[in-house]
Amino acid sequence: MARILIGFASMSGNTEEMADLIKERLEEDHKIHMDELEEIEPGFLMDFDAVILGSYTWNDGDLPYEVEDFYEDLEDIDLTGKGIAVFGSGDTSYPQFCEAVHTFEERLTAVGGERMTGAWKVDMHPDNEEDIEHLQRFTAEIMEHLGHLIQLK
Ligand SMILES: Cc1cc2nc3c(=O)[nH]c(=O)nc-3n(C[C@H](O)[C@H](O)[C@H](O)COP(=O)(O)O)c2cc1C
Repeated sequence: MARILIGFASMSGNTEEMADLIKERLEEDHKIHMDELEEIEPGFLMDFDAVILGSYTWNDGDLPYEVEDFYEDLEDIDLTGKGIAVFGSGDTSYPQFCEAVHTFEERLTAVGGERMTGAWKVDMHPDNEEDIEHLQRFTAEIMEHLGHLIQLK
């Protein structure tokens, strides 16, 4: 059993719904702590085997302003040996679709986190078959990665 942190930023509930779906799939086998990113101190990430962060995108590809401090402070932590994965909701009518998700992924890998799977991005709300198939792949690859991580311990 791995300890997993799921942190998210969600204004109108779409990214939170994605976080709930991820939690549902992982909590049978793993110990999950889930909270909003603005409630989390980046140093807290060090207490987990894996970190899964989600965010919506704002203002032409920007991070939501309420997670800017969290993002800045992430630079000072070391995630070496920990698995990371990212997800988020956006809107395909914007040129920078789900850019905040990539911004987080870059920062998490820059501080040593190991990518467990590709980003799960959704146009608005996770409601079609393709979204759910992607969720299945996302969580299956995370579980496979965590299996290896635990064997290495
Ligand atoms: C002012 C504004 C700017 C936005 N900018 C972007 C953007 O640059 N890229 C994108 O993919 N989505 C953008 N969106 C869409 C939101 O990310 C989208 O509505 C998302 O589903 C919100 O997620 P939430 O329900 O978790 O808050 C923008 C929305 C608003 C209202």
